[in-house]
Amino acid sequence: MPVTLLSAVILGCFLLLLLRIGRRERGLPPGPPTVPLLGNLHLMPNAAEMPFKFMEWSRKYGEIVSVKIGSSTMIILSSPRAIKEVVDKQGWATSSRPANYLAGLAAGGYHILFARDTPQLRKLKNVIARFFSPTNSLGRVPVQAAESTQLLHELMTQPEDFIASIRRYTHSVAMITTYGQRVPSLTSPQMQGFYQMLHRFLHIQLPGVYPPLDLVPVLKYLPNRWAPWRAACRRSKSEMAAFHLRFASAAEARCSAERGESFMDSISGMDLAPEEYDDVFSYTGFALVEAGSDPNSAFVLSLVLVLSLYPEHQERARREIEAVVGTARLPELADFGCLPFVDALIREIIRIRPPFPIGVPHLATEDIRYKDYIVPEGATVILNTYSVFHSPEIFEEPEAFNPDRFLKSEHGTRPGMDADFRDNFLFGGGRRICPGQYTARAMMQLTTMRLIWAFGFGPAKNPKTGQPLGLDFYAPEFVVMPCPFQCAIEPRTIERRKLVEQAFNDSRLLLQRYEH
Ligand code: HEM
Repeated sequence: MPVTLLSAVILGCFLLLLLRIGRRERGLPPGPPTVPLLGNLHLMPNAAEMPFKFMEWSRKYGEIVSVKIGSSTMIILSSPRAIKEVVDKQGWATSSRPANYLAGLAAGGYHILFARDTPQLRKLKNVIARFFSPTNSLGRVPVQAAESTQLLHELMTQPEDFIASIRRYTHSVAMITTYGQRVPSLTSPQMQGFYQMLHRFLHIQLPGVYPPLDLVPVLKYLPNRWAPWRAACRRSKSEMAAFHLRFASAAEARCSAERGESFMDSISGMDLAPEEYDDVFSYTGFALVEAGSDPNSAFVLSLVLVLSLYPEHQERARREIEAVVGTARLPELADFGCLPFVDALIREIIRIRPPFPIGVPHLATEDIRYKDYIVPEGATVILNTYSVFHSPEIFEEPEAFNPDRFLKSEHGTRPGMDADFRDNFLFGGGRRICPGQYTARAMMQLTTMRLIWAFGFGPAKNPKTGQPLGLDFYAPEFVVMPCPFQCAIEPRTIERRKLVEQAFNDSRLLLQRYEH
């Protein structure tokens, strides 16, 4: 009898403990009601809905929200102040990434975007920060400018392929920066292969594609036939290694006089153990090409969509550019400082459709206090950029596309709402903030000026239905960008056509240096 009683007590305690899983602990910020075991897991949306769900929660529960996923905690930060206090000011405690079993399987923990904070990562980040410093980024503008002349030339000669041209352009700049080797043509099999490989790798990372292996670790041990992620990760891993091997050995083979410019040349100065070289080199090279290709393409495609949807903004930007640049030469980066409306246009595109609407998750490695709440050690921290950019408290009519807001105040916010604002939320925060932000900005500015100066963009259409589009024609991928669309692109004048032709010819010498 006492044995039965003891068993009942033990079972009761066990059940009580079990029922506590998923419950919101004391001190956590508010959030949606939880249920035992799951917490809020059953409320978690798919990747496409995530920014909207997180925005809904932030409106309901406030600038800092906690979400329980089983026993783990996610903290969603949705105000400039919360991001500043929790992530920017506590950089040492938010500089890691949450466990990501699939990224580990596909990239051995060496993919910088997903890698945890380790001494080796810090070393690598130092090299990257130096390589992409504002001064060094400016030094790469001539290559960006030369590549942009090919983009203009392609849009002139085969405008129907504008999406592929934009992708070639951003990818080629990223390839030169990383490996010193360019992508000369739209039909290059390397380009097709790269984007397919990238899509496969990033797709693995999308929430909901595979079961939550970090939350339910026992799933990791399922046999292969029930674990399709294993083959997908293996494939990505070997593809990335082969990609790197191909371009790194090409870079190696080049004569030493040419070396010293690309990232792969500068990384070799790192003090790494020989066995680490291969992995660090492979995944960093791939990650940099990926980071330089996809988000930049996302911006340029959004630009084309916006120009085609808002002819009045297109016209105003054109007039402003012509007033400064004239019609006898292409715009240069130095012109940008005199173009406040073009600057406002870029900022509004980024605000309304950021390529990373909920950033890339950080990990809290210590308890952090914010107001009356605790962000507990081990919590995943989300920089909810989309919610910040679409907050009616911060922006007047946030759903309206209105570049003028950035002409009225520095950050386009309502009066008094910009105290904690910074103009690079788009690039994340804290110690993981995007190191490519200066390179990316130069690309955005130069490309926007040149495209508007050279071309008129007609109405955008859905390629399947022929229907006109709106600003909601976006794909829910890891990097958010417009779905493929059609758009009429016409050179503005014969003179500009000739100038583009000439600029492309003049750039060839520089571009050929990167063709091997
Ligand atoms: C429009 C263009 C771009 C956007 C919107 C963008 C955005 C971001 C964001 C949101 C992050 C995560 C930051 C965080 O964890 O808080 C990130 C990380 C990163 N970005 Fe960018 N990026 C862009 C272009 C680039 C370029 C051109 C490069 C370099 C070639 C680059 C290299 C990286 C790297 C290496 C990381 C990982 C940093 C780390 O985890 O420590 N990005 N980027």
